[in-house]
Amino acid sequence: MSQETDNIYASPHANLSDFRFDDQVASVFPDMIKRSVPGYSHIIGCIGILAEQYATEHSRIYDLGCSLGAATMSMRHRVSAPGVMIYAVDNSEAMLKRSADYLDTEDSPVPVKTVCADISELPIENCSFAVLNFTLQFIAVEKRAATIQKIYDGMKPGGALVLSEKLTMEDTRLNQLLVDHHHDFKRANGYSDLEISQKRQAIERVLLPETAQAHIDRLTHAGFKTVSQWFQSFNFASFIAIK
Ligand SMILES: Nc1ncnc2c1ncn2[C@@H]1O[C@H](C[S@+](CC[C@H]([NH3+])C(=O)[O-])CC(=O)[O-])[C@@H](O)[C@H]1O
Ligand SMILES: O=C(O)C(=O)Cc1ccccc1
Repeated sequence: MSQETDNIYASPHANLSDFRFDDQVASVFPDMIKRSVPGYSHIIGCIGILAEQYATEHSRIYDLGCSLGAATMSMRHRVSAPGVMIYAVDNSEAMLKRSADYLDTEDSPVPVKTVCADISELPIENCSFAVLNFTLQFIAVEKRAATIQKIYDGMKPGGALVLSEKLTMEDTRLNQLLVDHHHDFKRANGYSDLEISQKRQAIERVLLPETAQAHIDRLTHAGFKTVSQWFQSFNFASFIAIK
């Protein structure tokens, strides 16, 4: 299992290509995400607690953009409703291949089906709880409304979606402040200025952050009755939307 340190951007890259979830990223992903996303471990723990509350018997949970399955494992430890199946979905074969190292070692009565698919094309049905933990931000902005609508349409009444995203702030001064704090957070976690700057360049055409309001409006427009931001650390936030 991967205990590897992320040093992908530690030395200068002559031709910096766009960030991709390839085998190199998959091999260091647990380290990368913990050192890069403030509040990540807290959110993962809370997703387990929320799944326990919202999962209903003989329904499906969807972990959309599951990477190595951290949210799936947190949910598996807590869900107790009978007949629940977790669909762990990602379009990176490298991620899914490595997720098996984690998921196959788990001793849990909650079955998991891993699916290699683009979540903007995946049918969603009989869903009581869905997770988009830092995934929607990688989907083209014009495809986001249809993706959220599909989740809403496939969700049972009373079901819930957790959406976590990197945000951009409307106020440019506040935005810069939070971006600077995020970079300080990465520096405090051992990333150099070169690593921070090369990673920033590699993700800028791939990870497209929106404002909190844009997410709230999209969730509300899809039909979710209750929409609330429940977490924020610097420019990283999480929302819950209940049908
Ligand atoms: N269209 C798509 N379809 C399916 N998967 C996609 C798509 N686009 C990107 N991905 C996948 O979304 C994941 C995003 S990481 C999620 C962390 C995880 N949720 C976690 O709780 O540890 C977040 C980050 O790295 O910041 C990657 O595994 C991509 O392959
Ligand atoms: O690393 C960053 O600066 C981020 O914004 C978060 C992130 C984490 C993992 C993959 C891509 C982006």
